[in-house]
Amino acid sequence: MRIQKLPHQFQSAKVILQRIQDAGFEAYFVGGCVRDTLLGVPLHDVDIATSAYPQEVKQLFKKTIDTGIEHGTVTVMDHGRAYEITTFRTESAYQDFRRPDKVEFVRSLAEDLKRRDLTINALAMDVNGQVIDLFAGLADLKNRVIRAVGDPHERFHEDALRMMRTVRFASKLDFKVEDSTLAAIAENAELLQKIAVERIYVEWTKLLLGKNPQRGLAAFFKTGLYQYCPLFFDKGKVLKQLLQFPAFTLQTEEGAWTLFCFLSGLSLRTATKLLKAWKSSNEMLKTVQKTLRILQIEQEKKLTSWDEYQAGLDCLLYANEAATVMGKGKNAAAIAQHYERLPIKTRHELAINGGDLLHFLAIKPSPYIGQLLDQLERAVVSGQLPNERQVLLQAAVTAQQNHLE
Ligand SMILES: Nc1ccn([C@@H]2O[C@H](COP(=O)(O)OP(=O)(O)OP(=O)(O)O)[C@@H](O)[C@H]2O)c(=O)n1
Ligand SMILES: [Mg+2]
Repeated sequence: MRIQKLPHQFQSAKVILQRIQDAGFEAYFVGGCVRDTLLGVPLHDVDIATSAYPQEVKQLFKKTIDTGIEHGTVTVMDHGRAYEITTFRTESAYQDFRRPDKVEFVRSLAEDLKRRDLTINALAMDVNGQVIDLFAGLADLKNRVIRAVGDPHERFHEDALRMMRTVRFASKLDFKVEDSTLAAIAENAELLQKIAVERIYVEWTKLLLGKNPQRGLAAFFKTGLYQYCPLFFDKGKVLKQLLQFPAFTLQTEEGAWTLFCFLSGLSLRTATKLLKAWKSSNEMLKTVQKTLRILQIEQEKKLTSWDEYQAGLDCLLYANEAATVMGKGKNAAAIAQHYERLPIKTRHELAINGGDLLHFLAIKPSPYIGQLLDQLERAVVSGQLPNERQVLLQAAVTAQQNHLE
């Protein structure tokens, strides 16, 4: 099969391929970029594989960077663009089911492709758009099937993360996982424990944000793979619940995590524990805490202006994203409109600050000033007082008098 019209990302890269070929080596586009071109979805990066060894690649171009030279990857800089070029390789020494430290460079494309994870990722394309399909990846793309290349056990032993990648692609593309590939995940699931949490995290979030998360989640659940993710051993019930909802999609990692924590019935404290076990960023952690709090409050009562103010618009929208999956979503524009009506959005917008209070009340700094400011902030947000300097200072005087009595 020949692809007639290549996306623009390939145009400049073709020059690079040609240069390698002119020097007597083979060079192809490989992996995700070929898959995504065939699927007609936007590409993020264009990977090149070659029979030239890293040192040989370096000799062909003026400006190169040794990105991962021990793994065969050299970055070529050309007209301000970066191209990752990786020598054909087989991963000879496997350590502990992780990506091997050592790779063996080979001159044959076939050797390289047969060590790739999935048939849809083992396609190569030459400079003319001709697709090289040694493992029936084209048929699998057409039939919407995720299948390991060759023996799935071998592929998952080479790198156990591939099991997560398999379920992630099922979700991302809305493809079915082929039976023997699925069975091999069930059999090898515990190998996932060998994989760094950070790498699992990437696949897990991509799974949740895919086109049909329930497809990926079903495989993740059925194979028992979930049990080997951090603190997920008891999350089968949550996964089942997610599978019972009508079809859904999620747009943000924040919304996805909050949904998961909420369905798990986690408190802010236990949600924190979970996200920390997953090595989530502090920023993500804080956002999920705020968003989870909103969902919890909404279970009991209508949100007050103060609740909305404390959460901020982003978290309100993340909470709505999670609520939508659970069939309790509202109109996002209406949420934003309601939020816009708040008299102030942050403490900075309050017509007075701590310094004003100290000055006007002629008192020494103390925690009392902070409390007073909190009170005034709350009164303004909830509409009890207008956000006007004179009014707030007067209210501060009255509050201080009451405080002293
Ligand atoms: N554990 C892995 C990771 C990657 N690959 C191979 O390396 C290519 C590039 O990997 P990567 O960029 O991580 O994934 P993509 O398939 O390109 O997917 P994405 O769209 O997420 O980048 C894959 O297509 C696949 O051929 C693999 O065989 N085993
Ligand atoms: Mg990629």
